[in-house]
Amino acid sequence: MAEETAPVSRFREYLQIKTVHPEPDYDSCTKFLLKQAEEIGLEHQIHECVKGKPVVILTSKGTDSSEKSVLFNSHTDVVPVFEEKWNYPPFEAQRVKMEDGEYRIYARGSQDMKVTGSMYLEAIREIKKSNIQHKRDIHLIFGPDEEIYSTDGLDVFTKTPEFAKLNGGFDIDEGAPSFNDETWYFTSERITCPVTFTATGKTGHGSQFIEDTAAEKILPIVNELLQLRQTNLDKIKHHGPLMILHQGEVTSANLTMLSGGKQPNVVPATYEATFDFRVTPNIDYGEFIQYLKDLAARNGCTVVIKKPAGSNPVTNLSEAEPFTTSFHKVLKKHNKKAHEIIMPAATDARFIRRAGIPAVGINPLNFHKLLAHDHNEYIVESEFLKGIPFYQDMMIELANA
Ligand code: MET
Ligand SMILES: [Zn+2]
Ligand SMILES: [Zn+2]
Repeated sequence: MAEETAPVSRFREYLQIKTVHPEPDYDSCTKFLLKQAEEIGLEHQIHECVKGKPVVILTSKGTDSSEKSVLFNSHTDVVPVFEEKWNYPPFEAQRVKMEDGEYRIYARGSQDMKVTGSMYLEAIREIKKSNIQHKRDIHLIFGPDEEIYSTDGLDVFTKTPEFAKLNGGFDIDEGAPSFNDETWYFTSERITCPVTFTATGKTGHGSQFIEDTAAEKILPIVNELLQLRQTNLDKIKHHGPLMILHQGEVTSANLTMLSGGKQPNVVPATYEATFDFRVTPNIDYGEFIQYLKDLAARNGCTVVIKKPAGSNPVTNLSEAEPFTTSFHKVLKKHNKKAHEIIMPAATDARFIRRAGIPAVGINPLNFHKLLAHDHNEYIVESEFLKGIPFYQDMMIELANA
């Protein structure tokens, strides 16, 4: 059994903190981060735009703090587990030796996205230990509630004077591990769009042919949107196993909640259908919302767009110099086969882009099955360890750009 190194122990400690919804333990998480800051020699600030929802910022001061800073953003919360489906307890972060000699760390949040926060912390630790100077300030941002729309997290924090004071010029943000030797980076993402349709109709005895029922109004909507889902899926299907890289090019639709009746012999007075849409930046968001409103009206239903988004800015890397050159230099140094694609899910980078700062999502882990939000989420230890010098170079190059 190979010795567990200190970076792995600290990563496991972070994973063992139960920052899991619906009641994430942010207090223990903040304590952990402040302990790291103290050991490493970083300045810290905590901003609670909403009580109990801390945004923790750890800073390595540059030699010229008047220059635009660089941000390394990650979220501290994780999604719930179906514990009985796990082979290893999800919050023990066990280190398991595999047959091929590799070690895996099994835990909720190991991929999404405590591995990234840990690589940031280990990278900056190395930088400080070696006393490497850098020009711009480096801010590590640890935000809450990303998995529940960031309403009390980065959404509100990025609109505060405290965020503006960070004077960010470029942001490195959440990405996804790749399943092969390629590395994906994201300059745009689909916009998350939860929508609830409500149908109201006549109720009565379950034995009767009642007219104008809620079910008859909701079903045409559900059917049309499931057809839209199929149409969009058909557009990218020809990519076969590489389809996952092209998902962001089309809008996805999933019926995630459907509720109605109270008992079998009573015709329901209402039906509610909730869809999780992820609207591609390739179409006009406003037009899509109008389509949904028209669809509801046409079928005599009401519709609520739960998180109206307004805008979905795309980062144009050709306008983000000198950072872009530095970013690509690091990819090259680490022999990354880099591909730019549209992030199919949502990340906190959207709020940073809306604040006018170029943001790129990336994850240097290769050869991983994507297990975010899945059972038995794990990362391969050697890939985590390789990621530390990657971020070390990213921090230094961007901070000296
Ligand atoms: C729905 S807000 C974003 C939460 C998560 N990152 C997702 O894409 O589902
Ligand atoms: Zn995430
Ligand atoms: Zn997630």
